[in-house]
Amino acid sequence: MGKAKIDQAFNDVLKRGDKAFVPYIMAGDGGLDQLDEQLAFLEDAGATVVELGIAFSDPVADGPTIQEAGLRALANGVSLSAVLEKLKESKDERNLPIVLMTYINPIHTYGIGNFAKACAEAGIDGLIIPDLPLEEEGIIVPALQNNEIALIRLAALTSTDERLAEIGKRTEGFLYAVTVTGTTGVRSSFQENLGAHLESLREKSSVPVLAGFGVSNPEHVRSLTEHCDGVVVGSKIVDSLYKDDKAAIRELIASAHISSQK
Ligand SMILES: O=P(O)(O)OC[C@@H](O)[C@@H](O)c1c[nH]c2ccccc12
Repeated sequence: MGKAKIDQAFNDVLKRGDKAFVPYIMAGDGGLDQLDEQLAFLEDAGATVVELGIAFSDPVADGPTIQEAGLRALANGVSLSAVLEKLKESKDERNLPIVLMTYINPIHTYGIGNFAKACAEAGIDGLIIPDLPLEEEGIIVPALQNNEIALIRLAALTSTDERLAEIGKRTEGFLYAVTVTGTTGVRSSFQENLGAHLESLREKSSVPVLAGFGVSNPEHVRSLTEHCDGVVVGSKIVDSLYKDDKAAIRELIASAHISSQK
C-alpha cells in the first residue's frame, strides 16, 4: 500500500526495460459511476500509475482541456469527499496505484489530518499538490508520512539548480519534471535542451524521473523517454476518453513499452 506500492510499480516496469506511463484523468468526467471502469481500462492498457485529478474552481496550473474536464466534473456534482468515498468502495478490487492531484485549498477545507487518513482508507498511494511550495509543505508532510502516502514534487524548468537538488532529494514515488513553462495542454514540440535538463534531474533524484506537460503522441513519448524514466500524459488522455477513443489511449500507452519493440 501507499508509497511502497508506487515504488514497486515503477520497479517492475523499469526492470523489464520498459518506460513508465502515467495517464491523468479528471475524476467524475463522465460521471463518478464511470470511475472504476475508467481505472480498470487504464490498468488493462498498461498504465503504471494513474494520476487522478480533483476538479477545483481555481485550477491555476491547468490548461483549457483539463479546465473543461473540471467544469464537466463539477457539473456532475463531483467533490473531493465524493471521490474519496467512491475510491474507498472499490479499493480492494484495484491493483493500479493511484496518485491524487488536488490543489491545497480543498485539502485545507477537508482538514489536513482527516484528509491524509481518508486518502489511506481510500487506497490512495500518492499526492500531487501543484500549488504547495517546498517552503510550505511542512503543514502536510507529517500527516502523509504517518499514512505512508508519497508526496510527488514538481520540478519547474525555471527552478535554480540548488532548488532542483532539494526537490530531487525530497520527492517520493517519482519526480515530476515539468517540460514547459506555463499550463498543462497539448503542444507540438519542446525546447531544445530539454533532454539535458531531464538527465541532470535524473542525477539529482533518488526515484524515477517522469516528464509531463504537453506530451501527446508516441513520438513525444519515445524522444522524451530517451532521457528519463517515463511520461505523464493529461490533456491528450482526457480528450481521448471524452471522445471515447480508447484505441488512441492504448496506442499511446503502448509506445512506452519499448522492451517488446526492440
Ligand atoms: O495535460 P498535459 O499537458 O498532458 O499535462 C499533464 C497534466 O495535465 C497533469 O499531470 C495535471 C493536470 N493538472 C495538473 C496541475 C499541475 C500539475 C500537473 C497537472
